[in-house]
Amino acid sequence: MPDQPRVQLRAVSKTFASVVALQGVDFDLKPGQVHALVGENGAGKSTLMRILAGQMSADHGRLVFEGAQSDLTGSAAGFHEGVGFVEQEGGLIAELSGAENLLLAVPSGAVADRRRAGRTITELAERFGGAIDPHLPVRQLAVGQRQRLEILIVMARGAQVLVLDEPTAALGTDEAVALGEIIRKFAAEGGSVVYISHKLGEVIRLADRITVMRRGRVVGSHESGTVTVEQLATEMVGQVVAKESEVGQEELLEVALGVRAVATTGTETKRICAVKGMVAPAPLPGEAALKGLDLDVHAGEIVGVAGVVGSGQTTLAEVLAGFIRPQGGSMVREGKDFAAYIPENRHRDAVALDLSLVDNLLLHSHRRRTFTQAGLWFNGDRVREHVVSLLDDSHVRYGHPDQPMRALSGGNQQKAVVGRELEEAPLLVVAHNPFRGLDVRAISEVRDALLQAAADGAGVVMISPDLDELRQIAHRIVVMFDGRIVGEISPDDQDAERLGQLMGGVA
Ligand SMILES: Nc1ncnc2c1ncn2[C@@H]1O[C@H](COP(=O)(O)OP(=O)(O)OP(=O)(O)O)[C@@H](O)[C@H]1O
Repeated sequence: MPDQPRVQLRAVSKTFASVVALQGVDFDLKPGQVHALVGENGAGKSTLMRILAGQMSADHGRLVFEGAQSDLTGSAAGFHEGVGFVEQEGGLIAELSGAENLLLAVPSGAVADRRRAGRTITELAERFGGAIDPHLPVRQLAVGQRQRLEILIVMARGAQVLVLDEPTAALGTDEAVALGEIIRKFAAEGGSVVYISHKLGEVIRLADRITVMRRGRVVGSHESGTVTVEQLATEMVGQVVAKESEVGQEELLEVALGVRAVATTGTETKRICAVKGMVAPAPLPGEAALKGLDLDVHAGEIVGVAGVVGSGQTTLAEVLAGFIRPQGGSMVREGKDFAAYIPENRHRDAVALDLSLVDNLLLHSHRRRTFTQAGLWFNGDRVREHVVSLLDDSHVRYGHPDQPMRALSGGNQQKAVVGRELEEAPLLVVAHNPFRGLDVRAISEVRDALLQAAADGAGVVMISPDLDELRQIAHRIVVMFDGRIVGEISPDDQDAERLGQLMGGVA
């Protein structure tokens, strides 16, 4: 690996109103290097990369890219062609095909027409692994394919630096492995990769170098192989101050290491939700419809739902949450209709990015009598008090309750959603990939909140593509395939062959 860095970010600082996002950050990236960037939610990782990609200017700082110096402040910042930033929520236009998205991404004339753009994508897919139809609308592609396509488009543009923000958060194990191979091949050909992730084990396996950020500063940087998950986790969170978090250092390390939570099986056995022969249409292309699904959820238990992404998990979540009207079968529920719903796609289904934190957190509880005066208008003070205590209890890092949701880091948005959904102590909790984008501390807090909901008598359905996450807190794990539950395993069951068979539809 050549020793001269391709990218040198120097003394980068950025403040948003009252929030200091970056303070004098230095960051180097070499050709052929996979450089992981880890840190707590709100540590400043995405902001640093947005500045590198030229999407945002800095207050101070400069960049040396392939030997060329530029100032990162003021209007000097502009779209940086050498950098491709693949963000968590996906940056492709869903209605257009891959080929059309590529035509939009390159300077006009660089790729002549759709046919050639399609050929470029196909060739790159063959070279880096995994077939993709470049002429299908992006919305018809599975989540893993969409992400791979976005990476290939970055490569087709000729970018030397690929930045990936939480790339495996919504991927199953096989897709995550395939993505790792693409990344390593890109690096082997001289490309540079910045890999943002909260999955510390994954980071250690994949990266050459790991840089740790905390509260806007770099607090450590290590060659991979010289550092353990425990060291990274400790560096990320610093010394845990009791007042700051109810979660202790030991628990944080357990979460980082994937140790199973002490989840005593609920003592109550009352069935609170019985789904029988459920038939329901899929809400998205590439997702399976429900084709006669049976599922019982009992008070006091966390049921994990495993399966290859697209096997109908999103359809199931939306049926349980009451978003999709079933076409057949039955669902009998205890208690009120309301289910707490932590959806997989936060930006589409859980928050309104341009509305304030107050508005976002008031959803569901806006009809509460205590919030109105004379039953007519909102009591602003009381609403604000409620929202502030909800944000604080959920350990959300924010500047002001009137800030738009957009101003929160991804993980802090997720914490706010979880806090809002669990606040009313509903009997049924549907949590789809609830740890998506969360750091160890937040995972441990959300994990405790879900365990507490179950201990308080709720039935929790937790869907995740990450089996290790399910093993940590589920009392039992059911496996979905093509719109049905095809089997059940115990969280302690390590029989990979049987699990593979179930996930492939062999009951
Ligand atoms: N547009 C914005 N307006 C106001 N504040 C912002 C904006 N973007 C980021 N911030 C703040 O800057 C800080 C750093 O955010 P950033 O998104 O860089 O964190 P992160 O390390 O990527 O976190 P996560 O792991 O949750 O994605 C956060 O406190 C966030 O609230």
